Amino acid sequence: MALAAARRLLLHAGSRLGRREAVDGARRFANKRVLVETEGPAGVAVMKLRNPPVNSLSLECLTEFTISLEKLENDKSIRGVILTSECPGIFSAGLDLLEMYGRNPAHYAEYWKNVQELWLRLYTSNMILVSAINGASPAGGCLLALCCDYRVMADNPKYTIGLNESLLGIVAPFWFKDMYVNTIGHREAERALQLGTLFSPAEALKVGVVDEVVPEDQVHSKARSVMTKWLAIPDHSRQLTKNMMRKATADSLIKQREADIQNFTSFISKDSIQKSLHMYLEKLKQKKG
Ligand SMILES: CCCCCCCCC/C=C/C(=O)SCCNC(=O)CCNC(=O)[C@H](O)C(C)(C)COP(=O)(O)OP(=O)(O)OC[C@H]1O[C@@H](n2cnc3c(N)ncnc32)[C@H](O)[C@@H]1OP(=O)(O)O
Repeated sequence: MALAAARRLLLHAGSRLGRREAVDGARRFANKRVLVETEGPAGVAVMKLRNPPVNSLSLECLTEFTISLEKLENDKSIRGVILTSECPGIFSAGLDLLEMYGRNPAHYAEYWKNVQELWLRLYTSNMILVSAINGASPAGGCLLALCCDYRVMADNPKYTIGLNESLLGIVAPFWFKDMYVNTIGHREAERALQLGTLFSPAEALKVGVVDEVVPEDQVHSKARSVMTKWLAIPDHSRQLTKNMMRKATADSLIKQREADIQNFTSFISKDSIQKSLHMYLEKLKQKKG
């Protein structure tokens, strides 16, 4: 709850607690883990995740992300956002495993509430969201990309994307699943979710997880040109259409947010699930050694 208060403070104090600078006419504001710059076509912001080493979505990172998005939504001059990463080779490693391991139920509940909030805000944003996927994008990283209206991915076979939760011994929640189904269809989602498939860029393009794959050095310029195309559509008709397409999926979580928090908390608190997460974290460590 202290975090909610901090969030309100940050949002309203905005430029006092975050930094706001003017650089060559471009505006920027930054929290510690999210940098937002307005540059390029008028009305477009570039939002860069910078939570090294892997842009995991820790509670602090989620909060800063949500606040930054809220600020942009409230800025009527901003019509589109390009979402990308400042961490080399990583778009986002997804939800922070250390927020879901070895903590208490109150912490899990608070964390999940913030995950829900970011998702709802991203998925139902009135702004045009284009992701410039410049690195690995497993699980929650893929979720961020799926929330966007268009996904451009760097053509580097080392970068993979997908909802790989089942590989961790956990289960993607129904709203992750719904968005996957909306994006790639039921059959592909059913298979990819069970297998926890992490797609290479070429596979992701084939199956429809991403919309375009381009050479790595062109990801940003392509995202900008896609944005220009989308900006040519009148906002009101595009927004109403987006809302029509996404409302049912968002509503199904909105209707049962509390129950979803309870489900998450009791699931993640189970000894067997904690054991799975422990093993997965160990595997990540061993990979290094
Ligand atoms: C009923 C309802 C049910 C609900 C049930 C529950 C639903 C939960 C839904 C979950 C959604 C998720 O997103 S779960 C998260 C899924 N994410 C993943 O599987 C990604 C795991 N990470 C990776 O594959 C890799 O790290 C990858 C991102 C490709 C980067 O590889 P690199 O070689 O560059 O870097 P690494 O050496 O592996 O990692 C650097 C350090 O970052 C840490 N790290 C990596 N990913 C991390 C992460 N997600 N969270 C925390 N820490 C992470 C590593 O442990 C290392 O820590 P040190 O050793 O200390 O330096």
